[in-house]
Amino acid sequence: MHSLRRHKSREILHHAFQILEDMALDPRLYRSVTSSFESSASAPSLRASEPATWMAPSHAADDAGNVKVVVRVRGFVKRERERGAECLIRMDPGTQTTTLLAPKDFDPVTGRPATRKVYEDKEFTFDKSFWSHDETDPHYAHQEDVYRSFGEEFLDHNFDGYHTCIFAYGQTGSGKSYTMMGTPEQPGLIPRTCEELFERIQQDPSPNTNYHVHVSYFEVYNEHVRDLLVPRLTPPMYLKIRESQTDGVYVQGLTEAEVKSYADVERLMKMGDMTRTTASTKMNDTSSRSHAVFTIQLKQIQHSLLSDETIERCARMRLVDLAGSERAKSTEATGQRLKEGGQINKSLTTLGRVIAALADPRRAPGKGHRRVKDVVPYRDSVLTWLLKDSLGGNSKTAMVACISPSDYEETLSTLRYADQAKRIRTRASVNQDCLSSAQRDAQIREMAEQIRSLQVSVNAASLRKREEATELEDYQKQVAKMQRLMVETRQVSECKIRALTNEVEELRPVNAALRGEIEALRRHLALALGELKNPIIIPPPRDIEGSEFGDEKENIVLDEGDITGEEDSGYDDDDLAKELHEQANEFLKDLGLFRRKVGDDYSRFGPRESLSEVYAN
Ligand SMILES: Nc1ncnc2c1ncn2[C@@H]1O[C@H](COP(=O)(O)OP(=O)(O)OP(=O)(O)O)[C@@H](O)[C@H]1O
Repeated sequence: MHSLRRHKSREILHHAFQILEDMALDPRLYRSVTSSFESSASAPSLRASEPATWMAPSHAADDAGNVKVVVRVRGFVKRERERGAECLIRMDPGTQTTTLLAPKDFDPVTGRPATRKVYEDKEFTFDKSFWSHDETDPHYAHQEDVYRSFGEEFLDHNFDGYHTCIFAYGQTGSGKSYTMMGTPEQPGLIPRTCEELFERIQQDPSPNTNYHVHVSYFEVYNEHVRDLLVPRLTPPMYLKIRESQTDGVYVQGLTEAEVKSYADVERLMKMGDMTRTTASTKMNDTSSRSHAVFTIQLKQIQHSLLSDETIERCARMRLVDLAGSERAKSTEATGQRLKEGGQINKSLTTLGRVIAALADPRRAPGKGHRRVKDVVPYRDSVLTWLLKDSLGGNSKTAMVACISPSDYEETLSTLRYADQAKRIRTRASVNQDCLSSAQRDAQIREMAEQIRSLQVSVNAASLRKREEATELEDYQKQVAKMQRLMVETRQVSECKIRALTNEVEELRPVNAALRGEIEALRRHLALALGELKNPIIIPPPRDIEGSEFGDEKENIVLDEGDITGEEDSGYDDDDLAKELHEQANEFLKDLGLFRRKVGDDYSRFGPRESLSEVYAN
């Protein structure tokens, strides 16, 4: 279906070109359109080798040019009027020169110079010098004049498909925000550009062109990027900067709001301005403490029924209101303001180094020098990294140097900065894609496929995440359970230790008593054994039969010799016998008692230790 249509279109085109050739029209036109057509029909190149003529830009497609530098001086503010400041700026509308005059800094009392420094007049030439100092002057440059002078031209570039960047540079309180954003009564470059953008879109008679406009607004505050189109959060949410081959440097997760009318843009600008970090300093009541970057993305899609091709042009406009360079001495800043000032100056110094590196004449090709390969320090600050493309790449860029009328040193520094920026060359090219319907369909199919596979991997990742979360939960539960068990076990062990300690304490006196008893028994036994080993020999009574101790008769060992002695001992026999008899009776009584004691002990302790063991002990 597509190829049939393409074939027919090709026939019609060739026929049309034949007529054009016959009419002796520019042959480049023919080449351009055929090559565009052929390339779209064959190779899947997204960038047209040459732009289609009906969308051709008014300039060459790859346009190298210098950064445009304009300077604008503002009128006196209240603070300057009050101190009777003198204007040190002179501008010549004919030559576009700006002259910085040496201050007549005489002490009114002594009539001598107030400072020892020697100042001299300095002259600079820029693309444009805007005299906005004295409103009564016929050359006074109003907001409208500034816009018409180069803002309008830059919008033309955007419609032609070029990226552009306009940034305002200058000391604090010199009029940057006034020039870029302005006031509701005196709108600046940003609102005027947006308003005219939508006017042009609405006035475009071509029914084949679709326009898509997106805006973003962010600030770089203390080297952090903050989205100005989302409400302020505490703690603030900072965005990351990324760099890719296809998109260059970009801010990840930045709001890119689609806008259909100027009213939409106005609403977003207001929101962003309210969110932007400003503070009152001695030099400016509403001093911007951050660099603000307002970006407009313009996409034009044109479809040709004749060739069945779609041409897309994407242009990006960067409108940057830099924070002002400042001297801590002039602003009398302390604390947070001083820290901000330090960060502002640091990033502006890096911007200066980037400009110096880019402006180095040795970088320019074809000058007989070897091209300088020095690395431009874009990455040394967030601001320069983000403006990398705008400063030295694919962009048409303009710098508005804003100056105060009565500050010699700060103004000289700004003018020198601007003078150096004039030498930067950028190489802008038209950002245009030319696609046939088939290529567009293939691209859509490819993207759909990519989305599907991304969806699958996102699903898998979220499933994995869920599983990991469940596993982690289980693991945490197990750990908690184990900890509980360990605590319980420790508590049980402590209980046991306490109970055993008590028991030991209770048993200690019993143990001591038992030891005493054992000792006593040991002594009893030793005594008994001694008695048994060395029995006491008792002479037999005369009539042992009739003894009342008849029972013990067998147990007593009597020595016959001892009891039958014939010798006269000097005692009366009867008396001796009586005495012995009494002694024997006493002994037998003792022995009976001892026997009973041994019997008692035996029944009480049993045969626990053999006699040899007792001896051993
Ligand atoms: N061209 C001008 N005409 C009239 N008033 C101006 C002009 N330029 C600046 N002003 C006034 O000067 C004051 C300071 O200007 P502005 O806030 O734009 O300075 P700034 O350079 O953005 O300062 P900062 O870097 O501190 O943010 C403001 O009151 C502003 O209205």
